[in-house]
Amino acid sequence: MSGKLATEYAAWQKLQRTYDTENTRLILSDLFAQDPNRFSKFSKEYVDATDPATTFLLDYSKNLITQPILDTLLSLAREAQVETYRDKMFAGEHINTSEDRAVLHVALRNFNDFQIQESGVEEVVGVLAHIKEFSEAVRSGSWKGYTGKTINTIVNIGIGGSDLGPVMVTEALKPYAKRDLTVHFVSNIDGTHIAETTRVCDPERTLFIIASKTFTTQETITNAESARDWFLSFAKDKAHVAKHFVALSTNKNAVQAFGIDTANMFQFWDWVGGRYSLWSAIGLSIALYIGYDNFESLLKGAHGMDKHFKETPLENNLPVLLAVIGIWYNDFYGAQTHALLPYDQYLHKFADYFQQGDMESNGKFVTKGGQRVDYQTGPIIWGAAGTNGQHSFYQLVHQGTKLIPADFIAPATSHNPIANSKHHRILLSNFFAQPEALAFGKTEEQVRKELGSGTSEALVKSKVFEGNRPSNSILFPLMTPGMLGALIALYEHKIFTQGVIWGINSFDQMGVELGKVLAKNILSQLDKPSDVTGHDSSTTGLIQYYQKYRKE
Ligand SMILES: O=P(O)(O)OC[C@H]1O[C@H](O)[C@H](O)[C@@H](O)[C@@H]1O
Repeated sequence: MSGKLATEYAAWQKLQRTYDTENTRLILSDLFAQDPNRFSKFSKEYVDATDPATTFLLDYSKNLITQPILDTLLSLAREAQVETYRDKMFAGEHINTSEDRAVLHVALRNFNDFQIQESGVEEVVGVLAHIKEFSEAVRSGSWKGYTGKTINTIVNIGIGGSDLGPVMVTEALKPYAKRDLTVHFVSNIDGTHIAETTRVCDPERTLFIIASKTFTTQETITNAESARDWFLSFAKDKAHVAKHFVALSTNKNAVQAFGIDTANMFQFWDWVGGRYSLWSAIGLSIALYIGYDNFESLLKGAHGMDKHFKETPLENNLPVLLAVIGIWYNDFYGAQTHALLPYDQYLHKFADYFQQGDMESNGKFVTKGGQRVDYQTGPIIWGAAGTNGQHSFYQLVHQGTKLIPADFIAPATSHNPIANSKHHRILLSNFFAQPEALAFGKTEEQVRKELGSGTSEALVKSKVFEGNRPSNSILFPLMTPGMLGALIALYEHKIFTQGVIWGINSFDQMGVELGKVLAKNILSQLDKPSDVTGHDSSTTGLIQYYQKYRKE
């Protein structure tokens, strides 16, 4: 990120020439036929240096790359100074320039390893100790509700980064959960969300966690107020709020104003971005659900990946490899999207989580220097857990007109090896088969042979799979807290690397502001038709139609 547009880099221009002259010759079946060692050349095993149980295989051989293309992609990363910016991030420099902030989620899982200079970093250990103490008190039953009963239900109220991370991780690590504790997540301002949640809660045994970095987010504060009203309709006395409401925030004053005892506030700092905050106090619901030790293992797994990212040369650096391969499709092949396809039911929220992680980070058209980019930046992230996706959108992935690079992710062993692991073997046979089908397809000749003579041409054509559709595969022994930490950090650093190459600020989110401002103005106009002014005819017409039919 040298102040240049990515298209100005020599490596970018070389990649463009390579794409223009070679893309028709980049055929996966040929590339595999030409090189029997392709898999061993283009796959790598990750092993955490301090915990060898955190390990996975990344197979990137089914990509439309050759060694010279990969070398040029890595030259692009070097020319964009990925290593320099990575080191600036780890050193606590204010690389979030528009907000003049450091970007230090790595400091939340550092365990005194890297030396990081930034105010607040020295407080991380104390907050972790607070999380440990509190989560153990709730889990052991020593923390009691206002009638002396133990807590059996946690309701996390938060949105965006104060919701998606805890949701995804508590789902992913369910096998490690205290099963007599139920966790709910309320995010949507739609009253249905909080109403349907409190309906199944016992006020005497429910703990509300109000999770908001700013503590000003309209949805979260409104939901928190309604939760407090619901609670007080049973408990009556405001003094009981202290036993049932805790806050996770950077904003002490607003927490106090809400009426939460600051002794029950878990702090974090402005250098923790919302979408990178599950490692901070925002992870309290995770610690409550899976226990502090498992939460710490999650952090340690991420730290191992941080070390790998910081210390490994780019050609062996897994987040960097994923990043540059992604750029090859996004910027040269014109791929609009990237699919995350975990073959693990526990990871069913993984794509949702990285929708925010990636799209809020890299969905930007202006560089850090204020120039309009003349290339594509962040892809649309989407996906679903296998094999469900196969029965819905895979048709388009296999035979549609769009190129959809995808990451397939799976554990070798299931936490639920029911029917002698029959389910898991079937699941994994699909995990292996889909990338194979995407890459190698089925030729017209094969179809013809199968169907025999006399088959209509149209039917033959409809059964052809062109193949040559790229994917990565990530396979690991078992989903553990450490493994999940490493996997999330792998994608975080991929996003970072791409952002540096595109020259954008991956750590602000100005694009969410305009809608908020307009909604605030519209909210003040909703009561009376005569108040509806200053809009285009479409918006005015929609508001007036609402006013005709609304019922209070
Ligand atoms: O944690 P909060 O301050 O309530 O913010 C919640 C969310 O708000 C906005 O939508 C931001 O774009 C997100 O990045 C953030 O995670």
